[in-house]
Amino acid sequence: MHSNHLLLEEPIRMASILEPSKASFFPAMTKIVGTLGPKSRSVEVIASCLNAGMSVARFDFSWGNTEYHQETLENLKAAVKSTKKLCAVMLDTVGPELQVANKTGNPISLLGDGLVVLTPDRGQEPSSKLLPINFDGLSKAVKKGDTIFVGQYLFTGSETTSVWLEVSEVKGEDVVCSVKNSATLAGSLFTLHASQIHIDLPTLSAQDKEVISSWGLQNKIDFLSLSYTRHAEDVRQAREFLNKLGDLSQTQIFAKIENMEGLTHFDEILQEADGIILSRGNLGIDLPPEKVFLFQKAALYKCNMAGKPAVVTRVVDSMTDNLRPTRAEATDVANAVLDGSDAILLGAETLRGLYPVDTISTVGRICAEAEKVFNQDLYFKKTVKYVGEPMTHLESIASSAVRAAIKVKASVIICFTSSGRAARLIAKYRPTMPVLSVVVPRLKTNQLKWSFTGAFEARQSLLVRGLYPMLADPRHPAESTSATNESVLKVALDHGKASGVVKSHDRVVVCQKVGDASVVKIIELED
Ligand SMILES: Nc1ncnc2c1ncn2[C@@H]1O[C@H](COP(=O)(O)OP(=O)(O)O)[C@@H](O)[C@H]1O
Ligand SMILES: C=C(OP(=O)(O)O)C(=O)O
Ligand SMILES: [K+]
Ligand SMILES: [Mg+2]
Repeated sequence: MHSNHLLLEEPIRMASILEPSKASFFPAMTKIVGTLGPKSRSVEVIASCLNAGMSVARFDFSWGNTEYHQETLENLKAAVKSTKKLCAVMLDTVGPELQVANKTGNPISLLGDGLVVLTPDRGQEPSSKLLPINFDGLSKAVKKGDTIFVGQYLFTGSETTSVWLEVSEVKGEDVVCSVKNSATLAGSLFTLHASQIHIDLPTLSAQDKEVISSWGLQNKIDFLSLSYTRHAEDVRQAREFLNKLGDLSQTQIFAKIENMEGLTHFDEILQEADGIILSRGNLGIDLPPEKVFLFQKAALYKCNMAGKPAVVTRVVDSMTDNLRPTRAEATDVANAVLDGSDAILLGAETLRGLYPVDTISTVGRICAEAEKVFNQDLYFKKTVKYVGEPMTHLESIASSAVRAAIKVKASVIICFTSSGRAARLIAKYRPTMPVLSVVVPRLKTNQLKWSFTGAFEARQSLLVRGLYPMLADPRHPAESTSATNESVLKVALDHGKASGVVKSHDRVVVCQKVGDASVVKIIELED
């Protein structure tokens, strides 16, 4: 990666763009979250997804019951075992999502310039004249002239499989809308998005709570993707709920910003959340199109400076049905990386798309190319300046480790970590080489039983750009003595060699505690 001399913000010789890229062991440092569904739930396909670079599996509870998702998860476990690739699990909530259930699955055609009624009467059959929704308060929330989009997972409100409605009249509980574009709604579930309207439903619905305390708890989910996060309070309440479930107190909460309310309260939400999902699908129809890029750049900058992982969604919609992305999509993926994204989330593309595996590998290849030209030096200076002085000891150690690794052209940074904090701080400085985060388990007790921490921390780094976790043997206690540190380091180096990231004579930067002191060491490997 670092032998490549092309750098953005510096002149690039055009012909050098055509030089083939050197193959690197890692598909990309940017992580890929894949939503598992009908087209990606067999052991074989999931194994191929893992080999192609997916490191987090997302289970979207907007549809499908716990049995369905459990079956998928069991297949994921089998695929992890057979591929020996780690994968974290993300539960995505329904939240205050407005839905139309179309049980028969018969397509519903709406004609441009016609009228359609949205009714809270769930007893009615959906038709081209009437769409029953799961919310009683829509007639009170909207007024004449408001915009509502209805469609499937992938909708943009403008293509022929989703519609754009304008409220023409509120009649009692019903909302009469004029249809702006002709479209055929297909599938068993449609999503509604009332643009820039507050929906008075809780962010964690009763159904979400039920799913989290059964499926989530049983599977000790690594991430909760909190759909339609609108206030910091939403995150605090979700945290309180997870804490009450004991085993989920370590689950990280990723706030999904998908409407104006979430955008307006972004700063407070970022403070409370462990990470952010830039849900460009919904947000992209709430925002005027000309404003989407600015939200992305501003939000990613804030996440980067806070050292919290950020995930960008909806990048290669067209790959749901096609083997190649459009030029605009391909450029967009690279720009998400250059703007600072930690991960790319694939939704419909892997869930119900025809090419889940190809989508992952294509996105991975684009990310890897963008990472190579990412101007780390500029980014590093910007981050150091933002953090200011005095830095905390840990942050100063972390940034120094990155600086040293670049100066000596180290092939990898090895970071010992217990809470995962040190490894995340190193990743914050966006090193150009992978960071092997060696999570050393700690013994803990809840006064009933003893257990080791570390598994959550290791899997959660699968969503951070550049971090590759390795869980050390719990027989090496976290209370580090030089002897145990040395033996863990040897295991880490062997791991690095086996996976091809480190070779003989490479330089490696190590970040660890020796006694009470935090140290950054540079070591040169022998044969
Ligand atoms: N088990 C360990 N052995 C050696 N060094 C460690 C260990 N755990 C953490 N460190 C080092 O201690 C510092 C703090 O790391 P951090 O991940 O925040 O862990 P902690 O939970 O112990 O605060 C970092 O420099 C890290 O590399
Ligand atoms: C990922 C998104 O949301 P979901 O897929 O949960 O509707 C989005 O809106 O971009
Ligand atoms: K969802
Ligand atoms: Mg969404």
